[in-house]
Amino acid sequence: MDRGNGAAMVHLAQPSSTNHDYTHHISNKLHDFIIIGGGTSGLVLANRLTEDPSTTVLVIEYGHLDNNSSIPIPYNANFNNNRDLYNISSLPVKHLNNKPFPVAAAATVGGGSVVNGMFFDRASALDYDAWEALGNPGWGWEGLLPYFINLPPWQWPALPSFVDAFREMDRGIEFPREGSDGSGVGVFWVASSQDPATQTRSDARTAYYDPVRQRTNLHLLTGTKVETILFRDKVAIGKEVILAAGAIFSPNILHLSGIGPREMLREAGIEVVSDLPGVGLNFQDHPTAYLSWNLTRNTFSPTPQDLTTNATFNARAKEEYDLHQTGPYTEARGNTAAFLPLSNLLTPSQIASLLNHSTPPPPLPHSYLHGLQTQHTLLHHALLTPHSAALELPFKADPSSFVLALQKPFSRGSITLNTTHPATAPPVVDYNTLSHPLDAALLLAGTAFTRSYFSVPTFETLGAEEVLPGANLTSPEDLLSALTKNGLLMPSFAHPSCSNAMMPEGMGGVVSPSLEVYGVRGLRVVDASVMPMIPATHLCATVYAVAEKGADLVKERWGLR
Ligand SMILES: Cc1cc2nc3c(=O)[nH]c(=O)nc-3n(C[C@H](O)[C@H](O)[C@H](O)COP(=O)(O)OP(=O)(O)OC[C@H]3O[C@@H](n4cnc5c(N)ncnc54)[C@H](O)[C@@H]3O)c2cc1C
Repeated sequence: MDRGNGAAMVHLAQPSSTNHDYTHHISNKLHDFIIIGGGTSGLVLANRLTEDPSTTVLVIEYGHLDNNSSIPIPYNANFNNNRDLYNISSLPVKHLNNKPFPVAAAATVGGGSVVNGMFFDRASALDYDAWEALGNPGWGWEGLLPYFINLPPWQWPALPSFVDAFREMDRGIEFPREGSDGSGVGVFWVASSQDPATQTRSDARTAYYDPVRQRTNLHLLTGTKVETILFRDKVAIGKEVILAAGAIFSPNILHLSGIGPREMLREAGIEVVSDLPGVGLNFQDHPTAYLSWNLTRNTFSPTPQDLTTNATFNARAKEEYDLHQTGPYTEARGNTAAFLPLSNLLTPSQIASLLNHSTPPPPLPHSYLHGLQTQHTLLHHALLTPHSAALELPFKADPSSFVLALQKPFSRGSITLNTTHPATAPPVVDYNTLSHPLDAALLLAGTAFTRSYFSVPTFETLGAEEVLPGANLTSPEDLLSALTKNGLLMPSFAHPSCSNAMMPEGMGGVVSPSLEVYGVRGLRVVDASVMPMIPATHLCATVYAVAEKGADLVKERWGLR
């Protein structure tokens, strides 16, 4: 087959099972748009594009429609729903004790929005403005704001004390009423992706697919894996292919289709359609430390721990939820967080000396190095202002698992091919966590801050005692070693992103501001992979916004209603 520039079509693997609801509708039909991946962004696009009855859309999704009754219950978001996740691991992470880690990638209709922890927030305006500064007009806060959506929460009795403890720190911490207005820093309530009328999970399937599944111009093929996108001059089988397979698999599908770094594609025996070194580079996530404190004089009841340790309380809570849709079962992984700028953690001189690190450039393609250096300059700028979060501490009145997530990582990972078995082996996921020394320094600053937090008068009264990493550990070396050796430091907060960066091609970018892939025609990427820099927030709301804006770009291009 001629694989030069031209219109795009896809090559399918055998369906992964017989559950492909709509196969009979699509035989012998041509579709205007083929969307690869019926996950979070894929279903937004499918909904929006089929608003115009004259256009036809086929969504091809590897996973299935999961109708299990446990999914809508917010409390169940506290447990991993493995049946709807890919079962793949990363490469061993050199700076995390050389261990491999599980990769968080959804495999179901609705994608990550069906399996996620339901935190539903936004980063600060400054984080999105950095996307625009990387050569993407219209992708700053003002350009994205019209595409964000929001929903409301429930609280544990101890929670106000956890908030008050931040007030006692005297570090200039902000307490905005609303964190979603572009401020994005401080201690605030976070919305959940939850329907307030039924207190059930709201996801891309319930919000974007179920209400419009009867549209005759929308077809969903489930249980089917797209292997490659084929390119052929002047074969107009459709207007466009839109890749929405997420940050792990979108770069993998591009590689398998001949779009990526020439050397790697040749080594894998794949014909090069477009030599695009940036595909799969720039991979990011939020590295996360899991700390633990015990409250020896806790006076509050009930606590979130009662749900797992007290069967009677759990049964009552479940009954309350079933009867009235109220109580603890309405809460997913929590609805409060501290998103802290570096100025809340360190003095100006400490910040200056921390950021004074210079490291030799990593061995990366020249064009991408230029993009990476520009990103590092923007990260420095963000860390010097009080308007962008360096660390997130989500909390839910349970100090036994206290999370510290790095929001401004300098390290970059990659998604590459297994060049020996490119078609059958999963993508090679290299988190490369802590490869830049600033990341470890920032996490250690966060650990020191957390220790100060649990020493304020409120926590003294409650008898707070450090369990992990352990109060006896004081030097940065001992702390870092304990965090990595004891498995308390994870490379991912389930936020894989940025592996097909929207940046100019000369900076190592993969897609243009219109989300079109450089070097070919008829192909866009619209999912978490196009973010150029990971924002300081959980990603789902941002993915919805990217997909909504992406849908508008496609509609504008083709004059759709
Ligand atoms: C366990 C977990 C917890 C999370 N918690 C939160 C949270 O609390 N709050 C928050 O805001 N964000 C959270 N996130 C992140 C957020 O949900 C994701 O960033 C977002 O859903 C990603 O959307 P996407 O469209 O890029 O990819 P996805 O929603 O993952 O969609 C990609 C889809 O493509 C399909 N696909 C892949 N390859 C192929 C192929 N070859 N052929 C056909 N189909 C294919 C996949 O099966 C998948 O359904 C979490 C994510 C996970 C996994």
